[in-house]
Amino acid sequence: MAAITTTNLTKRYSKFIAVNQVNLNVETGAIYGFIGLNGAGKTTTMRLLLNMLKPTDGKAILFGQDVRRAPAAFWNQVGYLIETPHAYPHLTVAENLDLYGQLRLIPKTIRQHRITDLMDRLELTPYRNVPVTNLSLGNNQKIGLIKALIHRPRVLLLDEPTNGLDPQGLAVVRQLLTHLAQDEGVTVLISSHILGEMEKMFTAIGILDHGTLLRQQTRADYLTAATQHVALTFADATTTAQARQLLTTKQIAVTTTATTQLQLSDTRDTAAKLQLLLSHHLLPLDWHQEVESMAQYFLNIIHQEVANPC
Ligand SMILES: Nc1ncnc2c1ncn2[C@@H]1O[C@H](COP(=O)(O)OP(=O)(O)OP(=O)(O)O)[C@@H](O)[C@H]1O
Repeated sequence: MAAITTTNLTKRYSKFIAVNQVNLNVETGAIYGFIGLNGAGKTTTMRLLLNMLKPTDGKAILFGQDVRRAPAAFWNQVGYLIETPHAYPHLTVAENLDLYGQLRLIPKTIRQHRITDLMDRLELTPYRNVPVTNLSLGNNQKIGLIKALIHRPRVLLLDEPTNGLDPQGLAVVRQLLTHLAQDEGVTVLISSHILGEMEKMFTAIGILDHGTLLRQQTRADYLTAATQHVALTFADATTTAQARQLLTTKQIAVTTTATTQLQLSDTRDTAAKLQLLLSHHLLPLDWHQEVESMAQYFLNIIHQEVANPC
């Protein structure tokens, strides 16, 4: 069953169309990467899904329920983080989180257990007695995530939750979201501009551009559609340049992607190409076939659309 669907969802601000006939389909338990350039309409779509905005046209549906008609109790199944979360600056992390739990009417022992568990998972425990005003942006985001999760929702809408997180923070958030989706069947709709991070966890993607959903794909479809290439890494820049020259003289298409890296767009006959390099004592330290980055894939789709608007 789809956890999130929209049918021709549209939001206009007088003549400007922020969201244009969007048909989302997000399966239960998916981590759905919702990506698009600044102003593409991601936040507006999430606000429409949360019934914070009224659509100009179309419907937003969560678990079969039209959100416009959802009773108050329905929203207990939904968690969200839209923009930087509000917290009471002079209360400590633990006090703020306890307050969120009380507002959700969660009994004391249960909420304390959940807060302890989520703080541990997000490595926030060392800050439990620190006033929120003294926290970094990344730790504030973690508080927002716990606020979104404290009532154990079935669906999570996260608008750029990874803003301000360091690499360790990104990893713990990714582990938590993956655990929720895989082990507990929670559906996650997540927007982010950190596509390298998204690439590591998404099970489906939707690419939004100027309010229009250009692509909606499973991970398997994405891997089939994305371009494959062979990446070669050399010990130094000189060897890399010599290898490039040799491959070019043999009319093998090659691109320099970094001072010590080359990329072959044709993935056939790799063994013969490596043999050629070895016969000239140009030994790559590493070679492997890889899929183009999600960032490159995304930009190609956006640029194709600019070149060939429908
Ligand atoms: N109240 C409003 N009145 C007029 N235009 C608005 C309003 N709210 C949003 N917009 C416009 O709608 C478009 C979509 O904005 P939205 O915030 O949904 O984009 P986004 O994809 O979330 O962008 P970002 O990645 O920068 O957060 C933008 O051009 C924005 O300026």
